[in-house]
Amino acid sequence: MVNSCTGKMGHATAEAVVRAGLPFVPYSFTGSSEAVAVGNVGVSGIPVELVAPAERQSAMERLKAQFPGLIIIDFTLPSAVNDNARFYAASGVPFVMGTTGGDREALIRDVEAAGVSAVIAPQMGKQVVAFQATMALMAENFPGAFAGYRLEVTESHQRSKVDISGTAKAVVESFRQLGIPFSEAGIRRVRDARTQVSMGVPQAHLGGHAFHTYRLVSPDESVAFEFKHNVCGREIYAEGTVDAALFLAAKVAQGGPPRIYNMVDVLREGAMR
Ligand SMILES: NC(=O)C1=CN([C@@H]2O[C@H](COP(=O)(O)OP(=O)(O)OC[C@H]3O[C@@H](n4cnc5c(N)ncnc54)[C@H](OP(=O)(O)O)[C@@H]3O)[C@@H](O)[C@H]2O)C=CC1
Ligand SMILES: O=C(O)C1=N[C@H](C(=O)O)C[C@H](O)C1
Repeated sequence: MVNSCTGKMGHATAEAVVRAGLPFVPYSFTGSSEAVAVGNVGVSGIPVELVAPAERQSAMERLKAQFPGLIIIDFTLPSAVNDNARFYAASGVPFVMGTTGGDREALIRDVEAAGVSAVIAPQMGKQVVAFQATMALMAENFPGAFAGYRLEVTESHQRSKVDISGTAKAVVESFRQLGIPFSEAGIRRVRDARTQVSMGVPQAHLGGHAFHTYRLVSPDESVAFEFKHNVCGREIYAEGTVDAALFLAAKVAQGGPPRIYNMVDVLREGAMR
C-alpha cells in the first residue's frame, strides 16, 4: 500500500509496485487535498481509493484483514512523517518510510517502542545509497582525515520541496566524522528555476530533480574535492523503494525480533536489483 498516491513520489512508487508485478493495495491514505473529494486516483490504469485522515483508523482494520502481510510505503510530507509512523507502528504494520524531515530521533524511538519492523531512509536510489555508504565507510576508517578543510554543500530540488535534503543531512554526518564541523543550517538550498537552469538542471526536470554537490577545500585552498550526485526524475527512488518493500516483507516472513533497517542494510544484503 502506498501513501500517498496523490503525491509525486507516492504515485511514481505505486507505478513501480505495479510494474514489478507485486500485489498492489488499491487504497491510499492522503492528506487534506481536494483529491479526497474526487474519491480515487489512477495508478497505471488501476483506480486507487483515497482515504481521508478521519477514515484511516477504520480503513486500516479492514485492510489488515483483507491483505494479510500488508506492507505500507510512505511518501508524504515532513509534517506528517511522525504521526504516520506512529499510526503504522501502533497498527502493527511494517512499513517503508521514504518521507524525509520531521523529528528523526522521535521517529526511531516511536517505532522501536512499538516493536514493528521498518525500513527508514531519506534516500532510496541504489547508486546514491552506495555513495552514502562509501562516505560512511571513509569516515569510519579515516576519522578526522579532512580536519581543517572547509565544506560547502549545495542541494537543488523542485520548488515544492519544503525541507532541506535529507540525503545531504545524512552525508554531512559523515563529513563531520571526517573532521569538519558543519551544521545543517550551512546547507545551501536552491529552489528557484533560474539558478537551477544555470546549475545545469534540464528545463524538463525543474519539477523533479535532486542535484547535490559537496565541495571540500583545504585551509590554504591548494586542494579541492568535489562529490556530486545529480538525479533527474523519480524512477531511481521508486525502484529502490520496491526493493526495500521486498526486503522488509522477506524479513518479516523470516520471523525474528523486529528491527529498523536503513537502505545501506538493504544494499549490503544484495537486495537491490
Ligand atoms: N527517500 C527517498 O529516496 C525520497 C524521498 N522523498 C521524500 O518524499 C516526500 C514526498 O515528496 P513528494 O512526493 O515530492 O511530495 P508531494 O508534495 O508531491 O506529495 C506529498 C503527498 O503527501 C500527501 N499527504 C500529506 N499529508 C498526508 C498525511 N497525513 N497522510 C497521507 N498523505 C499525506 C499529500 O496529499 P495532500 O495534498 O492531500 O495533503 C501529497 O499528495 C518528501 O519528504 C521527500 O523529501 C522524495 C524523493 C525520494
Ligand atoms: O524531495 C525530493 O525530491 C527528494 N528527497 C530526498 C531527500 O530529501 O534527500 C531524496 C532526494 O534528494 C529527492
